[in-house]
Amino acid sequence: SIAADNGYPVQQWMRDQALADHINLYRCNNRYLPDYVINENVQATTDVVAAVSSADIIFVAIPSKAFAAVVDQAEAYLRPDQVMVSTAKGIQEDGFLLMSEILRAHTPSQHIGVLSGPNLAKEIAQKQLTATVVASDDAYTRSTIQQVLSCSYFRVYASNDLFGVELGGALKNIYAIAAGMASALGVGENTKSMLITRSLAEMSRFAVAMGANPMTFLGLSGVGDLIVTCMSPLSRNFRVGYALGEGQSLDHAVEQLGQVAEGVNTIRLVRNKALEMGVYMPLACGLYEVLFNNLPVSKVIHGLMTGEQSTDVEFVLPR
Ligand SMILES: NC(=O)C1=CN([C@@H]2O[C@H](COP(=O)(O)OP(=O)(O)OC[C@H]3O[C@@H](n4cnc5c(N)ncnc54)[C@H](OP(=O)(O)O)[C@@H]3O)[C@@H](O)[C@H]2O)C=CC1
Ligand SMILES: O=C(CO)COP(=O)(O)O
Repeated sequence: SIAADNGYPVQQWMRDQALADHINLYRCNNRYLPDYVINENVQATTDVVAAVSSADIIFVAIPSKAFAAVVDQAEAYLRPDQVMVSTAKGIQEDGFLLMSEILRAHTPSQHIGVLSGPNLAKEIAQKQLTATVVASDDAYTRSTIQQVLSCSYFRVYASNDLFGVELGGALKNIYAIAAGMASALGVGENTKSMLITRSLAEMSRFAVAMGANPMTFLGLSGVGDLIVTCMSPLSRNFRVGYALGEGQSLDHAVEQLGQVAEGVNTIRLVRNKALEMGVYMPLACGLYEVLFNNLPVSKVIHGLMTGEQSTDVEFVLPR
């Protein structure tokens, strides 16, 4: 809709013919964002060939679980000169791959990037002032996306650290679940602040172990997205955490949500990777125990608060 508002013709591919018809007829996505008008320049379609073959830019906005399968449907109709940008914030289990790595492996595109930042969909639809990051090692991709998406309410910053930006977007979902849980438990503001800050420390430690640049986490796609997702009930990950904090089971919380909460899968993958690499991640590992092994939250909190004394910023004073 932002590109369409900026005057570009947009094809939006989806698999549901009834929803595509509804969007084209009523200019409204009644399943996901029923209260917002979709620009006339957006044409919904279920025809993947029509959607991608004449496109100059393709945004892939599919949950990470289905990302590769959907990209594979389009692969035969893609060209090397097309810009391909992922907006998904997750990790593929097979190979621990980020979405840009799937785009690199499954498409001929020479212009791959990601779009990530504190970008709650509903607030963007409301045209709340919002900033995002386009990350790519390719200058053409960065400037093209800045030009196509920038407008009076949406500001697009550039980064050449694709890996760091993408990793930040995936990792913060873990901590949003923890923050939702903390909120349901009625914790104080000191506690919320401690949780967000120590989450950033843990994310940065993981990033360093993965060969990413932790400085990128100081930007919108790191601390920016961490803050919004850990503070807002509009975040689906936060909502899953909140439901867990109220005592609901994980299955019930996910079913009730009816949309994707990438963090549930990301916790599992990151916890296993952390164990494999020997990275100290007490929050992610504690949360894993609560979600998948029914460990009481109170036990995890006690362990976190009474564990071995540590340092604040590990880049200043190593652990
Ligand atoms: N929503 C947000 O605020 C933001 C989301 N993101 C990221 O974007 C990604 C997608 O999230 P979001 O759109 O919110 O998720 P939702 O759960 O709201 O919607 C998922 C969309 O993907 C489609 N989809 C799922 N599986 C398939 C499949 N196998 N084939 C075709 N289409 C499929 C769904 O279609 P159908 O209705 O037919 O099932 C639906 O349109 C996630 O990685 C998320 O982290 C990033 C920034 C903000
Ligand atoms: O990534 C998001 C905001 O930047 C959306 O978060 P959720 O997937 O938790 O809704």
